[in-house]
Amino acid sequence: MRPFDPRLLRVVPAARRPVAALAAIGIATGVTTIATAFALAGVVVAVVDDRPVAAPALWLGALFVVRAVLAWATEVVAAWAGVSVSTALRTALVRAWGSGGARPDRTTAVSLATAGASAVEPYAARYLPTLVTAAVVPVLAVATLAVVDWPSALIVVATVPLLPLFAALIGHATADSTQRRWAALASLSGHFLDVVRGLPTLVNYGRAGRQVEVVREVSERHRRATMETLRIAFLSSAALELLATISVAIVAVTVGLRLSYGSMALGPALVAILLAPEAYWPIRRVGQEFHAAADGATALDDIIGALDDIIGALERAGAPAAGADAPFARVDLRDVTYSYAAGLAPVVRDLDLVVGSGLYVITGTSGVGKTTLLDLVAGLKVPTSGALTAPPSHYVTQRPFLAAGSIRANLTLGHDDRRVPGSDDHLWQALRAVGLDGVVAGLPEGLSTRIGDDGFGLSAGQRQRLALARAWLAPEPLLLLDEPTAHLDPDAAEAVNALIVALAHRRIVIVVTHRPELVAVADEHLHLLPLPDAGDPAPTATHHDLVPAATHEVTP
Ligand SMILES: Nc1ncnc2c1ncn2[C@@H]1O[C@H](COP(=O)(O)OP(=O)(O)OP(=O)(O)O)[C@@H](O)[C@H]1O
Repeated sequence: MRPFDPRLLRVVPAARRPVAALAAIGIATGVTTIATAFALAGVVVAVVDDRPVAAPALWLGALFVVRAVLAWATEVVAAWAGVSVSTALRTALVRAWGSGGARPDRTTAVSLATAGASAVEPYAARYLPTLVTAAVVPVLAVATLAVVDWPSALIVVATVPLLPLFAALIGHATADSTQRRWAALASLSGHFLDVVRGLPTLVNYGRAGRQVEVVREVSERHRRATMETLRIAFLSSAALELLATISVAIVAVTVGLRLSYGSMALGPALVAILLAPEAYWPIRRVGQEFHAAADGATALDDIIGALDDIIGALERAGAPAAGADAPFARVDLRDVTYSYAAGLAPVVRDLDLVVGSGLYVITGTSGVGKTTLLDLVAGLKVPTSGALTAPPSHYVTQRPFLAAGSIRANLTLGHDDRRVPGSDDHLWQALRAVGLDGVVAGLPEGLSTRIGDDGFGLSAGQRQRLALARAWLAPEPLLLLDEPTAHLDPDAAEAVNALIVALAHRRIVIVVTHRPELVAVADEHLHLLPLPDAGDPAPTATHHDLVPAATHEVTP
């Protein structure tokens, strides 16, 4: 764990402005702190010498006000930094994963994009400001001390490096325990996600109780790792506190002795005593905040590592970096092979495919690899070998994702407001296109009616149609639909088929279906055949006389 990772500013440009603002406020705080020491010493000296105190007191008051304003600004900017850095990281991760880069396994992806990105918030909001203050205030304090009273400056220079040295040693010891804690949290969140998703099935089979034990066991591991980190954190704060107190005491004693021997004036003596702690406390606070932000630092390291790999790979491949619009207007697969894991037989092997426009229908027996092929085109899976290019796509899976929230929010989910007109008229038009307008109009709050997680409150067919309405609204040039009419009655299926044909006039639509009606109107039809087992001869695609000319039969 490094105190500050400069890759943050490179990979997340949104972090630059808040970090620069924090640095500016840190410098202003340092200058004000030193001026306050002089003003306070001026007031005391004026009182002792029986001179008018109004002027130095006025300065002191003004400086306190400036310090209060700076403290307020630090809080505001720090909160802004926290939110913008974690939001930017989350967005960058999702964009990078969506633009075809290597993706970690699901558990790691979930913990990086949720708890990981959130853990970076205290790192940016609390730790970074103290780090900036620690880089500025001690330097200014020592430089001023060197002018006002060089022996005190010498003591501070000799003792201050002990603080970062001790902090680094303790940080090194904490690194392992923080890693353990982070790993426990990642496995807890991954397991929790799986349990929540599978809860209906677990309850049906009477296995839900067992999961309580497993969650308790993983939570216990996380608790033990947290306590271990906290123990080190408390001990190390106490050690740094003691060291700083002893160092300040040495300065105070030497200043006191010289004052009593009359070899030093009261003014510089007071300034030296007031400034000496300023050289230590910012570094002490870095130590304290570092423990609070250690999770964030570890998560940041993982997130930046993941982003760095993806952005590097995309740049090497000459593909556009995350967020940029892809230049290719067709789907192009060359020699694509995909296996779910090393050692497993490929589900797709040496597949060549070009889809340039219109409606492209994929059929094949269950388990032949149709969904896997759509996942590959969507960029959700990365080919084990071969080359694949595809424009940005909107993918309606067999179980479309619906979030807890209003129908309106679900229709515009993930859409950039600038690209998708969000007016209600447009949304009603989409609902009408999928035949869901009557159902939504009959709901108590229309478009504002809230549905539960996973579309709770809607039937399977209504969920499917809501997802299709979202696809109708989506601006992406490629639409991927996996069994879009699976849960629909014949009338609704007919309406959706007509909609799919209409959609294919203005973008590329690839549909996996079993419905012959859709196959009949397809511009192209790909029928996937099962891959031969090792040793069996490959099926020869000699069924052309049995199927229409536009149909291709291939082994995936
Ligand atoms: N996560 C996975 N790990 C290992 N094998 C998998 C995984 N997911 C799917 N498979 C296997 O890959 C093959 C293709 O699955 P896929 O879901 O692509 O088939 P499909 O043609 O879409 O089937 P269906 O029509 O039933 O939806 C199947 O044999 C399946 O068992």
